[in-house]
Amino acid sequence: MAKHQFQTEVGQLLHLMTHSLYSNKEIFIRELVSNASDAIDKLNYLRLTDENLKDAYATWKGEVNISFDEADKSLTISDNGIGMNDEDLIASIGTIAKSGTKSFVEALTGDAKKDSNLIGQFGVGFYSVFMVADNIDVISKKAGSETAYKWSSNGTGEFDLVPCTKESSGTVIYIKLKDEEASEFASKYRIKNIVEKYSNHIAYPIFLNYKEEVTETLSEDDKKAGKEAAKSIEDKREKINEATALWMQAKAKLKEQEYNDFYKSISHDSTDPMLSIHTKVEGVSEYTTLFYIPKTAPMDMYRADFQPGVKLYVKRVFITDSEKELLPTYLRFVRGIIDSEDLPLNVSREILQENRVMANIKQSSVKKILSEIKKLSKDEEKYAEFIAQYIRPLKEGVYQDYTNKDAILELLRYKSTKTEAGKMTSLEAYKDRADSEQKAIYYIVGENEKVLKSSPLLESYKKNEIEVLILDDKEIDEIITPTMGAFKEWEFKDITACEPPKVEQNEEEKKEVEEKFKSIVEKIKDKLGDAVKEVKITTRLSESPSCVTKDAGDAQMAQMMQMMRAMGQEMPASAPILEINPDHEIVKKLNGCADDSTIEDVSWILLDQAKLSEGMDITDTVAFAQRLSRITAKAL
Ligand SMILES: Nc1ncnc2c1ncn2[C@@H]1O[C@H](COP(=O)(O)OP(=O)(O)OP(=O)(O)O)[C@@H](O)[C@H]1O
Repeated sequence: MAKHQFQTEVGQLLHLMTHSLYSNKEIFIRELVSNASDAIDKLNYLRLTDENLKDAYATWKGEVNISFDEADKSLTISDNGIGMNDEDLIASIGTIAKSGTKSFVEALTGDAKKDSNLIGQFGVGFYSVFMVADNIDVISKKAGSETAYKWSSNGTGEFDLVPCTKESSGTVIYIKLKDEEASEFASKYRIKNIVEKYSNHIAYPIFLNYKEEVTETLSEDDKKAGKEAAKSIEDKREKINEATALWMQAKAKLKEQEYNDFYKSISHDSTDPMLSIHTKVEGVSEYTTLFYIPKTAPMDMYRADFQPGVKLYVKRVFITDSEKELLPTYLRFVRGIIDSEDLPLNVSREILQENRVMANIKQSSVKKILSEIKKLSKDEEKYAEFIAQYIRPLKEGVYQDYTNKDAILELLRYKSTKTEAGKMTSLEAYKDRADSEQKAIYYIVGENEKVLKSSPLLESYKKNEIEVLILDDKEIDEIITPTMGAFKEWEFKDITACEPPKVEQNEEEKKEVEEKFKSIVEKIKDKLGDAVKEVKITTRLSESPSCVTKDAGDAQMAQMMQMMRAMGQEMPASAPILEINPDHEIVKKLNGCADDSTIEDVSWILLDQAKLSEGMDITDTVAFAQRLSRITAKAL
């Protein structure tokens, strides 16, 4: 016996599988059938492309077999797919944990029901069988190799791996059920019911094999003669799934339930999808796509090693499910399939990326998906659910996908100074509400909606009844907004970096005020030194004494710095422009103040309080408090 130790995370995972995740045990059948189907997909592809396998598998047809034995308390799931050799067994279900295993363990919430939904999403499906099993034997032979191997484990610290014999290639998974699970899962009706629920549209037939007691049918004469009907045990074999590629069926024939069930079978998600998009294209290029948008964003959506959700087929032959470029990355939450009639079967990753047919499918698919999302946006309630899950990736699309930028901008939704709490506006609706004179879309970016809404920078906009978008997802908005350009010719303007609206002051008046405050402006700049880039008199404030802004160059710099921070680099904040309100009591009095230490304290307070009210950090909170105390003492 060759004993192997499970890698730590796998051990941890198995412990969880056997002790915590028991609310939705039936999914182990879905996971094993899905693995079997993947293995058949792989062999189907190889026999069509690999010269060494072509002849041997010329008449081969993929199938999955399930059998159960009540007396033995066991269930067996087998496939005639690609199979695994000893190295594959160790790598896939053994000592080496895949990247998904660790993230799965980290993502667990402790809520068994939610957690069991995560199983498939992290590529740890196989281990779910330990929720119901005392012991598992995986007997597998890889296509093209001579030796078969038997992997056995009871789901504790180790597994055995030994060579064995097996006639044909493929995998047999023998599951010795726990006593308390045997009556549930070693059952014809239960298995049929689970397969129908999760695996009905797996493209290969799934047969259920079982033994049944049959009673002989007696003729009338035999009955009269008092003959007793003989009983015998017969072997039965029944196909228990549809075994069709659902996406090839006519749209008109398919029901919502069938679309939903298929989604569940390919996504490992047990909730119905938010949207299904089925498209058949004929003509110069021929292909079928079936896309889904999940109700809840996939767990790995923000991980660099996210699993792509779209599988590529060529004429019903599975090609790949690990190609991240089938759709642009901002649409990585989309699940589904692309089936092309025109691509060659042996299409490699490199060819795929440069292939004109694929580029055309990708382009049209993106347009289709975006237009279906637009249709969804007509239903405000449903669209709010979509936005709650996917606004961030959509925003990424604005800078990733220049061709579709306008279509994506139409789909975005923002909080604003004119929307009710909890509601958002489209850019179109913003434009419709605006004054006919207004030709720009104003926005402010920060981390906190409440702080942004009370920013002094909004004062002049409120006064002029100009709506300002409140962008409170700073991490992404600060990067995206400078690339947005314009929406239907209305330029986007950051209110911290643009001129305030409608200045009701002529040049002469402006000069006069500037002259009057010239010396105090210089003194403040002198006191604040490098903490500010510039100090100036402003017309944008009515209630607050001061605010901080940046110029257009700084705004671009801020975007770059935010990107660097997002990549984990420490970045210093750049010095802001301090704008002071000449109509405010503090500024007026400061202008006539002769006491140097008071000027210094007030200068810092003007800067720090402006920063605080705009949601920024101040570097020296102790000094701020001390200055405040000194000024308060003087005022009393
Ligand atoms: N019946 C099988 N035939 C061949 N290989 C298999 C079979 N079952 C499992 N494997 C191998 O074991 C690996 C691990 O399976 P597991 O179900 O844990 O995750 P996965 O299938 O990779 O991910 P997911 O469950 O998200 O599809 C598979 O990727 C595959 O390489």
